Amino acid sequence: MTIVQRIPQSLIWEEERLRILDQTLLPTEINYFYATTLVNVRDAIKKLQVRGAPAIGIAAGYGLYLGVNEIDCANLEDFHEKARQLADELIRARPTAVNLAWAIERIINNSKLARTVNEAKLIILEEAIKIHLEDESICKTIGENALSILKDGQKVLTHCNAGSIATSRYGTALAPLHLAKEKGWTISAYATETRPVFQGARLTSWELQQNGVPVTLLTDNMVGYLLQHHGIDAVIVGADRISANGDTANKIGTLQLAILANYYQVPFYVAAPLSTIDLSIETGDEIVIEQRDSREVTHIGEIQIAPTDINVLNPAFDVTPSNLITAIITEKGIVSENFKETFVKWGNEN
Ligand SMILES: CSC[C@@H](O)[C@@H](O)C(=O)COP(=O)(O)O
Repeated sequence: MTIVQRIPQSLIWEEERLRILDQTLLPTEINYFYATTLVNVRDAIKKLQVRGAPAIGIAAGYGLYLGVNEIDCANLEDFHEKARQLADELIRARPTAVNLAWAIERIINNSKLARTVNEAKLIILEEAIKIHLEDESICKTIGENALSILKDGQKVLTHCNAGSIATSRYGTALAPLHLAKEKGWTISAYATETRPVFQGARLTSWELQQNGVPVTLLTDNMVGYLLQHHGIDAVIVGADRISANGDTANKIGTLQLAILANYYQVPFYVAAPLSTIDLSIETGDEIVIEQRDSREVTHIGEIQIAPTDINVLNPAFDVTPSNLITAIITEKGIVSENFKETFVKWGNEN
C-alpha cells in the first residue's frame, strides 16, 4: 500500500464545498467537516484545523471561491473590488506563511483576465484547483531531491509537521521519509513534540507511523541530548516564509534546532516549494511573526498548567538565519549558497 492510501488527505474539494480534516483532533479522531463559506475556511485556518503553509494556501484558494461565489453583481469592476476585500480578509487569517498570500494573489491576478463576472468566478475556482493539484507533484519532487542527499539507514530529526497533511500530499520535510519508505529504504525519523500545540507529537509521529516510517518522539528540550548521543545524520524542517537571502521562518523552536545542529556539525536542511520564497523581502528581519493566544501556552486542551493571569510569550514562528542553513531543498533543486541569485533564476524559469 502506498502513502496514497495510508494517510488521509487533509483537503478535499467536493463540488461547492471544502472537506477539511480537523487537524486539531488528530491523532485520536480522524474527523472531517465541511466548509461552505469563506468565513468557515478563514476560521479553520485561524484555529489550525487546517495548517501548514501549502495547505493553508490551498484552503484559502477554495475559501476565496466560496466567498466570491456569493457576490451578487454583474459589474466586473465592482466584482473585482469586492473580491479584493475578501482576499485581504483571508490573507489576514495568518500573517507569517507566505503561501496563503501567494495563492490568493495568483488567483486574483488570473481572475483579471475574465470578461464577465461568471467567468471570473470560474477562473477563481479553476485556479484554486490547479494550485491544489500542482502542490502534490511539487512536494513529490521536493521529496525526490531531498532523498538524493540522504542514504538508506540514516537518522533524521524533524520539527513541527511539514508532512502530507500540511500539503496536498507527501509534505515537504517529510516527503523524503515517505518516499524512502516506498523505495524500501529505512530512514528513521525523530520528531520533536513541538510545543505549544504539539504538531510533532500529534501529527508528525502519527503521520509517519501510519506510513510505517520508524519514528521516535522526543520533547523539545531533548534535542541537545539527541544530537550529542544518537548519531543524527540530518535535520530537515519545512518553512513558512523564506526571504531573498535564505533566512527562513518556520515553527517556533526551529532556530534552536539550527543552532544545536550547527554546534554538533549536523547538516540542517530546509525543504520548501518556491511558493514559500518571498523575494519581496531581503532578509528575515522583515518577516511578520504571528503571535498567538496565550491559552495555547497556559493550557493543554482543557487542562490549565500555569497560574491564572500569568504573562505569556507565544510567537508561532522564529527565523533561522541562512548562515545556519546547510541547504534549501525545493522542487527546482538544492541551493546551499548565493540564495538570492538562485531563487531569482528559478523564479524566471517558472
Ligand atoms: C509543509 S508545512 C511547512 C510549515 O508550514 C511548517 O513547518 C510549520 O511551521 C507549520 O506551522 P503551523 O503553525 O502548524 O501552521
